[in-house]
Amino acid sequence: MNFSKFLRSFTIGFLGLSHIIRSEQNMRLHCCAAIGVIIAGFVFSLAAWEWVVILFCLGLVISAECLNKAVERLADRVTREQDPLIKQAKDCGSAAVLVVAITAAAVGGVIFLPKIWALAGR
Ligand SMILES: Nc1ncnc2c1ncn2[C@@H]1O[C@H](COP(=O)(O)OP(=O)(O)OP(=O)(O)O)[C@@H](O)[C@H]1O
Repeated sequence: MNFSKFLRSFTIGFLGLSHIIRSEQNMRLHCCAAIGVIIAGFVFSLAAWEWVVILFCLGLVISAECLNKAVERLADRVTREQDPLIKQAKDCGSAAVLVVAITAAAVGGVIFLPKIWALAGR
């Protein structure tokens, strides 16, 4: 295994992530939400399987946002002119983020709401 190549891929990935965090308000919102959810996970002492599901969802949302940004950047390189196919490509990228974000919110509701109700009912 070529370790320096592996390390280079990691570095490139982190550079991409840092670029998106700096340039995308939505990504900063997702990151803040992720930090909030992780803190809530510790507060409510989530079970191992709950952590797995929550972390998987957080990863999916952030990953979808990264891919959406990649589509936007490539589309902008193709043309800045109004183009129906570019619109569809960008809208489909946004749809991917929307679907995983709604799914993650639903999963968060299923896991956290009963715990919040239990706490409120004490
Ligand atoms: N070249 C284009 N041709 C047609 N429609 C476009 C074009 N560029 C953007 N759009 C439409 O405008 C919407 C917003 O585009 P924009 O490039 O601002 O993306 P965004 O999701 O707001 O991302 P960001 O502002 O972070 O670059 C797109 O979802 C798409 O519907």
